[in-house]
Amino acid sequence: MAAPATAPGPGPGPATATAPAPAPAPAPDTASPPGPAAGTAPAPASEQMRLEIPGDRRLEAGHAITLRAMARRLPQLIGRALRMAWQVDRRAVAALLVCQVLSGVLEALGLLAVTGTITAVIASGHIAGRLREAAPSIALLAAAAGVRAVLGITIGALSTRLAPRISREAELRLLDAATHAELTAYDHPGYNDRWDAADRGVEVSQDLLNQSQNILAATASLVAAAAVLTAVHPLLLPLLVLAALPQAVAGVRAGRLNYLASLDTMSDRRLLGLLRWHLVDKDNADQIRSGTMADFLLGKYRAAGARVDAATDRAAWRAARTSLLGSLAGGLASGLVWAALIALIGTGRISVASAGTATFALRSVASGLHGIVGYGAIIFRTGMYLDDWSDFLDEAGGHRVRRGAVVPAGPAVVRAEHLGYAYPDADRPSLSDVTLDVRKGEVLALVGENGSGKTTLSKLLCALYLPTTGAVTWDGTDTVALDAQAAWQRVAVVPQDYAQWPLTARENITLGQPVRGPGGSDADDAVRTAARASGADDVVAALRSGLDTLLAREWWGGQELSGGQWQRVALARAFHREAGLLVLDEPTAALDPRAEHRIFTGLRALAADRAVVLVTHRLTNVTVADKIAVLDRGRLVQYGTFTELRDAPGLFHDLWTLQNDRPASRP
Ligand SMILES: Nc1ncnc2c1ncn2[C@@H]1O[C@H](COP(=O)(O)OP(=O)(O)OP(=O)(O)O)[C@@H](O)[C@H]1O
Repeated sequence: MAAPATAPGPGPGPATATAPAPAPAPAPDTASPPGPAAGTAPAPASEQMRLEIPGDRRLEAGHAITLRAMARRLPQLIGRALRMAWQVDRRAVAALLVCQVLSGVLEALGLLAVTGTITAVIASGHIAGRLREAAPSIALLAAAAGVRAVLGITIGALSTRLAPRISREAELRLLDAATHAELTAYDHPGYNDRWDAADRGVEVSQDLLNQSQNILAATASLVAAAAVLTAVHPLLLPLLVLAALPQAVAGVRAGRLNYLASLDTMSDRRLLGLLRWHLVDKDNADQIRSGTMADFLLGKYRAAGARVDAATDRAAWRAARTSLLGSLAGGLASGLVWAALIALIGTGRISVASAGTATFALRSVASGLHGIVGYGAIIFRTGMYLDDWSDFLDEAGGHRVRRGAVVPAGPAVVRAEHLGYAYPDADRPSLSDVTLDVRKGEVLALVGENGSGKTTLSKLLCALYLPTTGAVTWDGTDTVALDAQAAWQRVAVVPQDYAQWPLTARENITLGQPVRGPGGSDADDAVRTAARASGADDVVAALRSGLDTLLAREWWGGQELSGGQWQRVALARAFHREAGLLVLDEPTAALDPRAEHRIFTGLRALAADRAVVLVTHRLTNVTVADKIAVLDRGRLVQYGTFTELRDAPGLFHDLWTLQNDRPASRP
């Protein structure tokens, strides 16, 4: 799920509303797990890049990669792969399994045919007669090999069909979980990181089936060859298993070393992803140039890259040493097996023909064992990514929007009663004991210094957040009891950072939900009316295809708007919505004086059939408000009309005085 370089990241954005979502870190290969890990790298003292997932358990899991743990986990992972595949295409999975079993049976038959062939070929008599005798076995060998090849191709085709579907299904489940979680989920520590990790789980989900497939194939071939080997002589199989063990242990150890190294470098790899994002993001491009920051950021990138390379090199070297030792021990052990085989022939316990069969079977068993261990280590790591994916589904499931079933009308009275709100894990509440209301036909202005809680309060009033203490009611009904989707259909919000959707101008205003125009007229009439109220009509008129113009220059040649033009479109979007509650958070920050004047002179008319909440620092604009609520560090310190507050001593008066205290212009 890679994001376009200039678009926000695909997952939930970072905790603050103003920062851009980071791009996904570089896509992992199957040997390198994603995301940061708690405790894997010491957090820089300055906190400037504290990239860790609270409660991350992957380091522990990395240390737990042992042969036994793998043996326990493999069946679960194969089962999971088959279940995921089963959900997307049952018939393909059934066919895949049948092909796999058939392939194993044919391998066994082929091996048995070797005995018949060798027996016939080394028997005494004329060569033609010996060949005639060997013909059925040779035919069986050839047929088994041919059919296995066809089965192999079928298995490949079925896997190719299933893999992308599995990954699509995994992705859809992730998106469904993320988009149906409460907004507050994003504020939980680690939620966004876990989304990143889960996203990479989706990327590898399509590998799971192939990897299971390889293990099943190796297992089928091993079982077939082991059965044949045991039939030749019961001593051979245990000997071979013993011989394969050193290499198996070394393989798992090497895998663990690589995995732990990739955990160690997670923090730096995440940093690389973030830096890459900031280096190429269009929104930062001018500031990188004007601030001559490129070398500084590239220096950071190089340093982090060098740390990753050094850690990876160290691990690769240690893993190579472990594998070398394993191979040496494995070589010695194989020598023992071959010695045993020769001894069995020498003592007449097995025939030469059986020894021939055993030779083939030994190779099959050995490669089967190596296949299981090798692919096992890979699928084990894939399983860890998938755990991240399913953990996120569980976590987001825990935040799933589960409110009441009351379907509200556009509210006539929105009321906060002793309202309190604390962000998850925050040291202190952002709002405490706030009581106020706003009614249809009224404009309520929220005023206060930065961080005083205005935006948070507006999100509670429109039921995006639920209170932690007290209540917000719509016409007397607690927002907790409202059907969330139905409630949100009744609100229109222009946030400080409004979305610039890469859609047409019309879709940017209707949000894909056209409504009838005034007097039941055409849907475009409603769009034009909203555009007129916000000043977006001038913007649309200048676009080459009017409402049909795509508003994204970098996409398929669309057109780009200026900041203020985008804000007009965002306002039109809110005015177009048939909402009972309109929330405007700094709605004119990017507008020129003429456009701003138009909004505020039109606001009263807009408020006629809506309750309007206006958040602003420009105190001249709050003269349009019927009531002003002044917040200070989350508390409601003043509540009244403009003239009351302006003339009374207090925070509003102080802010008003400061805003009007500008040095006189030079004569
Ligand atoms: N997502 C969040 N997670 C944790 N704390 C948050 C979050 N958003 C805001 N806060 C905190 O809540 C408090 C109120 O923030 P809020 O954005 O509501 O203030 P504001 O009055 O709208 O500020 P401004 O005028 O700067 O827009 C601040 O102390 C802020 O640090």
